[in-house]
Amino acid sequence: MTIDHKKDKLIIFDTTLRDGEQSPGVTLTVSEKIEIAKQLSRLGVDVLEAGFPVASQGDFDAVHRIATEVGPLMVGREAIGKPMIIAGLARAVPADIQRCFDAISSAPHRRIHTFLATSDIHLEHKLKINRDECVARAVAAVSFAKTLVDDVEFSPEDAGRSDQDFLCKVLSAVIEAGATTLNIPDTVGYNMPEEYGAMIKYLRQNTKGSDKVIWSAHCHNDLGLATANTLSGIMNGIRQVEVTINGIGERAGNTAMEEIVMAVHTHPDFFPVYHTINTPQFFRISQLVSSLSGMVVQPNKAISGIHQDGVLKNKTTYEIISPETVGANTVNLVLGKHSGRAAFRSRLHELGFGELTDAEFQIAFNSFKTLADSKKRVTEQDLIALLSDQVSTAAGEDAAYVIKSLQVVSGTSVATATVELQNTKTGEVITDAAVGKSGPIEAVFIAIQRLVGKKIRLLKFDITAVGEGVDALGQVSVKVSEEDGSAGSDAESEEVVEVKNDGLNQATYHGHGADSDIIHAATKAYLNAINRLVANEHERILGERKVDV
Ligand SMILES: CC(=O)SCCNC(=O)CCNC(=O)[C@H](O)C(C)(C)COP(=O)(O)OP(=O)(O)OC[C@H]1O[C@@H](n2cnc3c(N)ncnc32)[C@H](O)[C@@H]1OP(=O)(O)O
Ligand SMILES: CC(C)C(=O)C(=O)O
Repeated sequence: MTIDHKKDKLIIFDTTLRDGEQSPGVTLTVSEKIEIAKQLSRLGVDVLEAGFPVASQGDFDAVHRIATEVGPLMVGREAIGKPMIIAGLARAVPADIQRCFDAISSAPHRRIHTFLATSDIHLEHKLKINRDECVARAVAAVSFAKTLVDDVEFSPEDAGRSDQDFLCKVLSAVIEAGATTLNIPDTVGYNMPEEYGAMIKYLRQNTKGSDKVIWSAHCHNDLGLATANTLSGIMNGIRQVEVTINGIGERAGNTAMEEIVMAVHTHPDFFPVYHTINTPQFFRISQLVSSLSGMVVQPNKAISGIHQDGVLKNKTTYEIISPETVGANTVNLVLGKHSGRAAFRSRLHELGFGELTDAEFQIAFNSFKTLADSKKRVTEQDLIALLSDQVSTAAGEDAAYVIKSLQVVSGTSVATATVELQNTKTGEVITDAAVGKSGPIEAVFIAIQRLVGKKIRLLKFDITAVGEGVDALGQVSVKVSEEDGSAGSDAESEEVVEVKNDGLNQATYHGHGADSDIIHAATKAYLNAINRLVANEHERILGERKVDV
C-alpha cells in the first residue's frame, strides 16, 4: 500500500457482486456473495456495490445481509480507518430507490446508486422519453434518494454514446439535486482511450458544480480497452473507478480491479493518485471469485496470471511485479496431515473464511484431513478450492439434493454409474444407475438427470488441476440449462444433451466442485448447478404465488 498524501486517493468501487454477476451464467448464492464481500473488505475496497435489490428477493436478501454482516467489518482496513461503503443499484424509479434503501439501511456507511440512460438510442428505443423528460426523471430520482441517504451516486447509462452537451445538462441538474458521485459509464465498451479521457475532461469543465463531486469511471471491455479507458479517465480527473475482480461482467466484462490498482502501483510517478488496496490479497480473491463464479481465469491474464517462477535467476530481468506483491507466492504455504485445528483455523482466517460456525469448521476440517491423507502438501490453492466448494454446497438453504454415494465402473468399453441422492426437504434417498457410452462422467450425469426428473443441457464443462502432481485436486466447473418443457417430467433421457450455442437468452446455471477424484468433482459440480436451477424454480414459483395473492 502506497499512501502519498500529496496526491488524491483513488476510490475503489467494486461491482463484482452486481455487474460481475450479470456475466452470462453466473449466479451466486447469498452465502457465496457474503464470502466474496468479506474478502473484498479485507482487500481494502472502499465502496462495495452489493447488488440490485429490486431485481429479485435473492438480490435483496444478499444486499441486506452484506449491509448487516459485512458492512461494519474492520479486519484488514486499519490503514483505511473505516468500513466499506455498501452501495445498491436502483433504476430512476421511486420503488427501486426505496427497495435499495431498505436493503442497505443497516450498513454504517451506505450509498444509493441510481442510473438513467442519456444516449438518444436508449431514450428513443428503451425508455421512450425525450431529453427534457430524462432530465426531470434523473433529478426526481436523485432528489428522492437524497431524502433517504446523504451519499447518492448518479450514472448516465450509455454516457459513452451520449451527446456531451446534453450530458452536461443532466449532470449539472443532478449535482444541484444532491448527487455526490457522478459515474460516467461506457456501457457498451465503445470508446477509445483518448476519446474517453477527453470526454471526462470536457464534462468536468462544462458541468456546473463539477468540483463539488467525485467523478467516477465505469468501462466495459468489448474492445479490450476497459483498463486503458479507465486509466485515461484517471489522467483526466477520475477519482473513483468501478471495477470487478478478474474483470468479470456483462458480455466481455468490466474493468479488472487488479489491472487498475497494479498500474497505479507500478507507476507512482505517472498517475496523480494513490490507492489503499492490500495488493497481496489479490491472488486469493481472484481464485475465490473464479471458483465461485465458474469463470475460469485464463492462465496468462494480466496480474491474476502471475505465478511464482523459480526458474529465473534474476527476476527483475523479466518481472515488473513480484509474485509477493499480488500474493501469488503464498501458493506454497503448506499444511500436512499432522497440522492441527489451531493451524488450520489460523490459515482459514488468513484466507477470509474465518467466520465459519463450529459445524461448518468441523466439515472443513474433515475435508482437509481427508485430502491431507491422499496428498502430502495441502496448499492454499487447495484450501480455497475446498472451502469455495463447501460455501456453495453446504448452504442447506440452496441445496435441494445432496450426494449420498457414488460408484462408477469404467474401462475401455461403456462405463456405468450408480448414484444415490438425498432429497434434503423430504429426507428420501433415491438411487439410479446409468450407462455412459463416452465414459463415467456421462453415466453419472444421465443417472442424476433421471433422479431429479429433469432434462438438462450441458453448455460448458471445464476441468482444471489445482496445483501440480498426480495428487492435485481436480476442480470442475459446469454450465447447464433446462431443456424446454422438461420441468416435472420423468426426463427419460438416455444421453447428456450437449449444445453448441452459448446459452444466451436461456436461464443458465453454473456449478463447481473440487475433489481429488475428478469424477466425484464433476458429480458435485453438476449437482451444484442443478441445485441452483431448482432453487431458482422455487423462487419463481413463490414470486408467482405472491403476485396471485
Ligand atoms: C447496463 C447495466 O448494467 S444496468 C443494470 C442492468 N441490470 C439488470 O437489468 C438486471 C436484470 N434486470 C431485471 O432483473 C429486470 O429488468 C428488473 C427486475 C430490473 C425489472 O423488471 P421488469 O419490471 O419486469 O421490467 P423489464 O425488464 O421488462 O423492463 C424494464 C423497464 O424499466 C425501464 N428502465 C430501464 N432502465 C431504467 C432506468 N434506469 N430508470 C427507469 N426506468 C428504466 C425500461 O424502460 C422498462 O420500462 P417499460 O416496462 O415501461 O418498457
Ligand atoms: C448501471 C451502470 C453503471 C452500468 O452498469 C453500465 O452502464 O454499464
